[in-house]
Amino acid sequence: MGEEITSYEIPLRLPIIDFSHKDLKRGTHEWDSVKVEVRKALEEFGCFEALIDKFPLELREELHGALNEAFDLPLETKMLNVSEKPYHGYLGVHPERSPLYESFGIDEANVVENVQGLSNILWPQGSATFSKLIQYISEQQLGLERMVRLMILESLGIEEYMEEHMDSNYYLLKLMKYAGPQSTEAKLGLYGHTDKNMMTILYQNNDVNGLEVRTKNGEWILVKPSPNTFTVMIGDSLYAWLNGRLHSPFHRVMMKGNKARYTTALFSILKAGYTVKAPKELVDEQHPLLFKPFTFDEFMKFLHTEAGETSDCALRAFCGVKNIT
Ligand SMILES: O=C(O)CCC(=O)C(=O)O
Ligand SMILES: [Fe+2]
Repeated sequence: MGEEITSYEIPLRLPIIDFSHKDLKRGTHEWDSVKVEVRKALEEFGCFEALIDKFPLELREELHGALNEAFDLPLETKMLNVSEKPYHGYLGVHPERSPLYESFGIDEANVVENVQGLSNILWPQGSATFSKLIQYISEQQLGLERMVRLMILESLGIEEYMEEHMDSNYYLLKLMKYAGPQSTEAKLGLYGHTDKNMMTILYQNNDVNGLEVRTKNGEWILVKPSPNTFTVMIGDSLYAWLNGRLHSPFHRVMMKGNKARYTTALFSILKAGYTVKAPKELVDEQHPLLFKPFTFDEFMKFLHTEAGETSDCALRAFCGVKNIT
């Protein structure tokens, strides 16, 4: 008797990890079990969905409205959001590279005044609602980023580096809009890339999906966040610092239909001059050093060279690494 084999397609989904326990405190049983899941998900996918406390629906709608209003402002007003650092201010659509995408940036978003600063630039009297909402969401994202970071370090037995990590990072908050392409065929919202920073916490503000993450096997997963999940993702800097222990996933945004998509992303980035060098605890015979020590600024400069722009994996090209499994 032959065994009956049913073949069915298993829709791939990112792991969902529950961060909503009231007593998710260091040293508790809950913390330790979430930590194990985090490590597993980040080794395999480099990202996961974190279920957080219920996000009140009114807040979500208000935030959606506030973002809508901000992106509807005249281009001259939006362009007042400037920064000395490249890519940290307003970025308008790029006709070839990203015709649907535009974003605002708030540098050092962990400083309350900086979040309020953007609303004062955009509206003559500022907008208390906008600042309150952006402030709220970025605080939630920041809290989660720090928790995940500590879990990662703890799970590798190197939590003593947490303070150094916190001292060497700053946070950039990006508010992003992807216009609906007015077509049923998927169009590129954001070109495929790996994040170059340490870690990214994404919040999709409305129910328009579009983020796709490529697995190690080359399959694309469409991320379908719920109103109460943040997407956590590892960037190349942390990947290098961890000597390749966790994965930094290739991802892109594809858009369909006519509804715009809004996301709010918190990027933790290394401060200028800080050297990314894997700690001695993560380098041994079985795990030889994968990347030469580098500063984030050097890496960013390389990204803007021809070799950096054309390479599939800029980090490997930058560090002269041929093949990593
Ligand atoms: O909007 C998203 O979901 C992804 C954005 C992204 O990948 C990025 O800004 O690096
Ligand atoms: Fe990204």
